[in-house]
Amino acid sequence: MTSVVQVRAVTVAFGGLRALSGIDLDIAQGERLAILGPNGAGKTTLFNVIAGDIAPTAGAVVIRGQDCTHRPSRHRPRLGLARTYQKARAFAGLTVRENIYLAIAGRRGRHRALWPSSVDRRLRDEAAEVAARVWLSGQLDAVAGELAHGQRRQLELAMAIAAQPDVLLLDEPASGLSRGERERLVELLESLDDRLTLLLIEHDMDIAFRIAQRVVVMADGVQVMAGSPEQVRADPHVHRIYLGTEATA
Ligand SMILES: Nc1ncnc2c1ncn2[C@@H]1O[C@H](COP(=O)(O)OP(=O)(O)OP(=O)(O)O)[C@@H](O)[C@H]1O
Repeated sequence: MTSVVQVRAVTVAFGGLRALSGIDLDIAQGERLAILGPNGAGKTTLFNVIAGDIAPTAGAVVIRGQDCTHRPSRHRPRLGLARTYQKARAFAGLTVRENIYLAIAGRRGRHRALWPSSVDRRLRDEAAEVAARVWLSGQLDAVAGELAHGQRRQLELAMAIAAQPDVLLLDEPASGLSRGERERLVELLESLDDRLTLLLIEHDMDIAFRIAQRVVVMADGVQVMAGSPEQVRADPHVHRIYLGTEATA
């Protein structure tokens, strides 16, 4: 098995607080991995370390065989990695179309100039195609800052997809979405290329269990268990620390 992402004994301390303590994780190409855990478990911190948004206090992150532990996030697109954040980060003053253009232009860290002349037919078609995949065809000329919450999350996803990553990290993509939007999100995630490696933090267990092949459960900065969705669903320890009554619902 070739690991696309290797996390080795990663520890992150914020002052006296250990957000992560010696996390090890191997993620295979094309794997769909969900990370579950209660608030404060360290899930986003783990994403931040993998995405280069923070450097770990100890340990290493290797992406496609390259040690990226102390490489900042701007190097990640070159390695084919894209992520979304819990709070959407699209440019509020730009339209949906323009935000998608920027994501396309920044693909693999190659920041092409975005002068009007460079916005050719191909780019326009591609932006429209990406918008259609996240059901934003009707909002291409809407200003991002004026989109409804669910649509802003869809735009965030569109921008990540437009980057054509090999490894995609999604931080709670379903948060704040309506039931219908959640269904569409699952459809979208299921439609992604098999070769894409997907890491998902998700509080909606139904979505996590439907999308993931493997689930890692974290609590207090450590991995509590890992297994198939069925194994995790059936684990009494996981019920106690996280799933609570929801598991039996
Ligand atoms: N920049 C920071 N400075 C100080 N403490 C932080 C920082 N980022 C996270 N923490 C703390 O680290 C711990 C883990 O936080 P993290 O956001 O990774 O958890 P999480 O599992 O993603 O939680 P949630 O589900 O609420 O998003 C928490 O106690 C949090 O308060």
